Amino acid sequence: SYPTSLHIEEISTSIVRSHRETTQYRPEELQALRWKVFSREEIHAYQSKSVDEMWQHCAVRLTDAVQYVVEFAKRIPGFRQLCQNDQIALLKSGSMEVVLVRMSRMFNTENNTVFFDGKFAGTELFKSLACSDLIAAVFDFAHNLCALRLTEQQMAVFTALVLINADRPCLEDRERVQKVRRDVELALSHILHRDNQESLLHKLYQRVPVLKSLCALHIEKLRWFRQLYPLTVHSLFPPLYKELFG
Ligand SMILES: COc1ccc2c(n1)CCN(C(C)=O)[C@H]2C(=O)Nc1ccc(OCc2ccccc2OC)cc1
Repeated sequence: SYPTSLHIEEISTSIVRSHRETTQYRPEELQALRWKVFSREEIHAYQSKSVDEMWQHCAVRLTDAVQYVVEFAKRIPGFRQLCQNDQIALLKSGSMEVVLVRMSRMFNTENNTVFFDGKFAGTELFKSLACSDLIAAVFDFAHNLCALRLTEQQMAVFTALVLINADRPCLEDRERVQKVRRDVELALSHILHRDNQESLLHKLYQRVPVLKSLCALHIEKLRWFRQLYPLTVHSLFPPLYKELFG
């Protein structure tokens, strides 16, 4: 049955509510924080960490963000009705993508800093990770998306669309995922039409391949790191991080 416009309104409202309930920092809180940057001494302390210490530190922080994305996914209409295998497959391939999209809300384009450990950090703070290409790509992506100035509602429905993707690997019931995705696509068109910003749709879809390559780079770097420090990953990385990205 073709979804009625009332049904699409309900889907949009439900996704926006889920987003609001699962973002740990509200936009106004971030506004207050955005000029809280690290001192030279603090930056030097991070740069003096060993590679494995800094990787573990970042994995723990990112897992904080990922947990909220898992909660968001569970509240997307139709997600819970998918089989367990498909819910996990969508989260394995999509949760870091959503963290990176959401990261653009915690990015300050004026001084090119991102929220990290309570303050805003520039790329130089992450030097000891020994993967400056990944960090540069993360910052570039966040900068470009931040420049689109998405509203919370547009962000909410776009991140739902990033997660509900029937082309992901290892899905058992693609048809079912496609049905859920169709409603989310209609919700995004509805919201952009209502905001008189249909031009954003094309720009958002253009960012999806970059997002995929960014996540592939993250997995590649994690593999490189795990070869060097297997015990750190095995015993000190958060289980959720290992389960989703390992
Ligand atoms: C929803 O959006 C957000 C955005 C940011 C944060 C949060 N939520 C809440 C949790 N959080 C805290 C507690 O600091 C923030 C965070 O994790 N920041 C952060 C972590 C790592 C970074 O670069 C390293 C890196 C990047 C990509 C892949 C692997 C990486 O390293 C191995 C940069 C920033």
